[in-house]
Amino acid sequence: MSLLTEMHKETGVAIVTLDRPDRHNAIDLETAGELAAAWREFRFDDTVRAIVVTGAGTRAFCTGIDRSADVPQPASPYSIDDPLLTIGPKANDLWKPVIAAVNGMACGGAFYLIGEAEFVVADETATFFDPHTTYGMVSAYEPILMAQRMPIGEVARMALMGTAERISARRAYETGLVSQVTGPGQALEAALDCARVIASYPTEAVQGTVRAVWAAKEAARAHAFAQAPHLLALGSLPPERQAELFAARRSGPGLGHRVR
Ligand SMILES: CC(C)(COP(=O)([O-])OP(=O)(O)OC[C@H]1O[C@@H](n2cnc3c(N)ncnc32)[C@H](O)[C@@H]1OP(=O)(O)O)[C@@H](O)C(=O)NCCC(=O)NCCSC(=O)/C=C/C[N+](C)(C)C
Repeated sequence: MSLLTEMHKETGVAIVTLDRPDRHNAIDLETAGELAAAWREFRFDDTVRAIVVTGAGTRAFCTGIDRSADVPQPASPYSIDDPLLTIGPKANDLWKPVIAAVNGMACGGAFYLIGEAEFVVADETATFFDPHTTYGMVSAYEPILMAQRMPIGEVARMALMGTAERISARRAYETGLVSQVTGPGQALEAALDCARVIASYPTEAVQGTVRAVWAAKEAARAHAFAQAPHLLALGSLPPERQAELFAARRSGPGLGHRVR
């Protein structure tokens, strides 16, 4: 198990923790399956009324998809059947509010969790970046999700300048990606406070409201997502070349050390 789930039935709050701290909570296929199963379970569990998602440890919330050479990768990474596309709550039809407690680095596929959360509470030391292009992969889905919360120019800078453009929690707050910045080590408690308040409201009204907000942007998101597989297939390097670049980059000068 690489995902921990905790239910607090007295408050109606569930906590989901990505539990791979030695890999900065990167998501492999097993974790992806566990995430999708957890969102579906919460959907049908009436005792769960709000969910907090976070990462184990203090370094990272999640560094996206696990790109280690020894980890199986999806058979069809550019198809809509890619299991990594269902790691978010909304992809699993979960309309209960989700609060992301970002306790460190968040990059790449982590934006699936942040972008599909209602609230994003970030530790002031957290940073955000999108490294896809550094190893020759089109960044498609993440910018689409980010663009729902941030100005387009800001999204483009993060997606295209992954190496140099990490943004701080404060900058992420200014752009609208983050809803609250906390002191060091306080993101989870602040996210739980938020979740407990929302969980105390009548759940049907809360879920209807979440759906209304998503309905407002659903057409644009679905239209953009429909183009993503073609853009990925057209612009990305072959997987083996990406793996080479990923490995070379990892042993290089490092990624995203300048924080804006
Ligand atoms: C710059 C990073 C994030 C942090 O650097 P660092 O120097 O602070 O930490 P270090 O590199 O030593 O990392 C500690 C160990 O964790 C392993 N790690 C971290 N992230 C990953 C990862 N994503 N995949 C596999 N392994 C990871 C790292 O290898 C270290 O292990 P060892 O101690 O060497 O055994 C730096 O870690 C980094 O660049 N990470 C990779 C970030 C990345 O490129 N992620 C992929 C993003 S693309 C994506 O998510 C696509 C999603 C598409 N979609 C959802 C649509 C399917």
